[in-house]
Formats: sequence, C-alpha cells, structure tokens
Amino acid sequence: MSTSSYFSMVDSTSDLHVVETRPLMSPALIHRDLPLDKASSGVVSTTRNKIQSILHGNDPRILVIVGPCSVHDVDAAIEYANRLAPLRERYSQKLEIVMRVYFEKPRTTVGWKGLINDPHLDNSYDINTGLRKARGLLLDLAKAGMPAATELLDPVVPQYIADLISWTAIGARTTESQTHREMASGLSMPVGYKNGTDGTATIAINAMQAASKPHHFLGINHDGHASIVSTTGNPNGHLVLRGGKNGTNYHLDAINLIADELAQFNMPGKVMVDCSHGNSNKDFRRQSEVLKDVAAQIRGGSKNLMGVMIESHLVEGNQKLNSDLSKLTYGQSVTDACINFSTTEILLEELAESVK
Ligand SMILES: O=C[C@H](O)[C@H](O)COP(=O)(O)O
Ligand SMILES: C=C(OP(=O)(O)O)C(=O)O
Repeated sequence: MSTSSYFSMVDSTSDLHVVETRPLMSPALIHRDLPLDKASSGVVSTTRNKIQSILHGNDPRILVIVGPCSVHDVDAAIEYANRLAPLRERYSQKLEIVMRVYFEKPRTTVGWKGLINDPHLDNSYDINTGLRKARGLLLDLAKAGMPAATELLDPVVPQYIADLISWTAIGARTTESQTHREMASGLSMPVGYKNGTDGTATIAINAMQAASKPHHFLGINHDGHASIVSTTGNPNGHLVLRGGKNGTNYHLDAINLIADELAQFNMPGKVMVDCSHGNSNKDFRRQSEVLKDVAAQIRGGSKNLMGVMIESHLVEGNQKLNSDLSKLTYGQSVTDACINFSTTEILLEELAESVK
C-alpha cells in the first residue's frame, strides 16, 4: 500500500491546532553573525563571579537588578544603560548594579510576550529577528561594560543569548515547572527563583534544590539539532521574594522566617527582594516604600539580604500597546509600570548609604 493511500484511510490525529511551522535560525548562525568578543566575555564572567561571591557571603555588597520591566525599544534600552552606567561606577564599592534586560514576558493570560516573540510589536512574531535584536542589544551593552540580567522562559532561548547574561530569573509562573528547573540546572550564571504568584516560597526552595542536581532532558544543541542535554546542576541558586496574592514578603519577620526554612535544607539563607510585583501590589510608587524598608534592614545589620530588584525606566508608569506604534511614549514601559530614572537615582543612593 502506498503511503498516501495509507494516510487517506486513517483519521488525522496530530497538528489539529497547528497553523504552520517556520524554520528557526540555529544558535550557531546567530552567534556567527554576532559573536561574543573578549571584552564582553570579560564583563559577563567578572560579574557572574562577583554575584557568586555576594551570594555565598564573600562580598558584603548588595546586588541590584534594575531596569525596565521589558525591553520593547532597543534605543531606549541603550539610553537607559548610558544613564545607569555612572551610577554603577559611583556606587561600585557598595552595590553591584546589573541592568534588567528582559526579552521574554510570562503572561497571566495573554498579551505581548516580549521582544524575542514579537520584535515588531505588531503580532508578526518574527522570532528570528527577535533573537537577533536581543543578542545585538546584549552585545552592545556588554561592550559598553554594562552587565545584563534577564528572565529565561522558553527553554530553547538560552542557546542564543545566555553567554551574554550575568544573572537569570526563573519567574513566579515557572518556578514550579520541571522544564525550567532542568534548564536552570545547566545555566552558567547564578539564578534567582521567584516565589509563586500566591506568595508560596516553598516551590522556589524546591526549585533551588532540584536545579542544583544533574538532569537529563530534551533540548537543542548549538547547531539547533534536537538533543538529549545532560547537566551537572547549578550551585548558584537563591530565592527572590516578590510577594504574592496574599500579601508582601519583604519585611524583616518574613525574611527571617524564610531564612530559617532555607537553613533547614542547607540552602544559602541570603535572598533577593523584588520591590515590584506582589511586593508593590503592582503600584510602581510603592517600590520606593519596599526599597526603603530593605535599606533599613541592611542598615540594621541584616545578613539575610543579598540583593534587590527594581522595575525602572526613563519615564514612570506604563502605557498600553496599540496598533499605532508612533503614538508610544519613548522610554515608558509597555508591560508593568516602572519608576522613572530620577526616582531610581534617589533609591540607589539610599540603598548604597545603607551598606556599611
Ligand atoms: O512583570 C511582568 C508581569 O507582571 C508578568 O509578565 C505578568 O503580566 P500580566 O499579568 O500583565 O500578564
Ligand atoms: C514576570 C516577572 O516577575 P514575576 O515572575 O515575579 O511575576 C518579571 O520580573 O518580569
């Protein structure tokens, strides 16, 4: 029986909801066009080492992940980095400032999923261009000496950009996912695991344990071929407290409780506080309140804090994405609302002053 007559006899049971599949460029091809240079690799490895030292208590400074909720405009991201660079230098004795450069957005239901998924912001989903734009921006930042932090969401994406990332988040919506724990087990940089959207820290503690162990899973290699990936486990994981539906978790009591829980599992007790999301109840103005509380804890001698995360952009607030992109305000977030740059400067000064 010929193949076509065989298939005409059976019901089609696959791809019933798939419209099309398009070729994806291999990581090797994008790396060939946008290679890692010596200076950039130096920025990434030095920053990763410094973050590891902070995490393991060998460097008393505080890690600061600060920048836009998401990058939708590469020029605005570069302008932001140019303004952040002098602050990074000024406070370098007290703070390790790393720019938040988020290309992938996990949505509660649906919405724009970030520059990699839809780089033209017009539902054309030109992912090959998205990956190039993301890598190009990371290279420009690294060449200018600015280290980058991101959230890694799609497990295929690290092959394209992870060599340029100094710190990674596993988000509140994916910390409990085995796929993301497997991915984190093979990542080369320190990883922060967010507590769940309901505020539960236990899933993030489980994630830290799982990702610190070796795993074997499905992925792609540098040439883009489907592969079985085997990892060693990532020893540089920590918790990121981002609050949740049931309230905040940045106060001293909450942090002490979680540090005790971490100690029971022999995990590093030092945590990062995300000043935004559940801790600000998504009101960008409340990030200042959270940051001030954290600074007071550091001033008071707390040994349980290793970092903070701040959502900040050139212009405060956020705006809706609509079809007329020419109406977008330059330097304002199209995802979560952010504080503006002058507030960011004030907060970084206050945080730096709190570190002895
Ligand atoms: O930081 C970003 C958002 O909080 C996250 O992507 C969820 O966004 P959404 O609830 O608007 O989908
Ligand atoms: C999505 C984010 O955070 P969370 O996972 O905490 O909601 C984010 O930081 O962009």
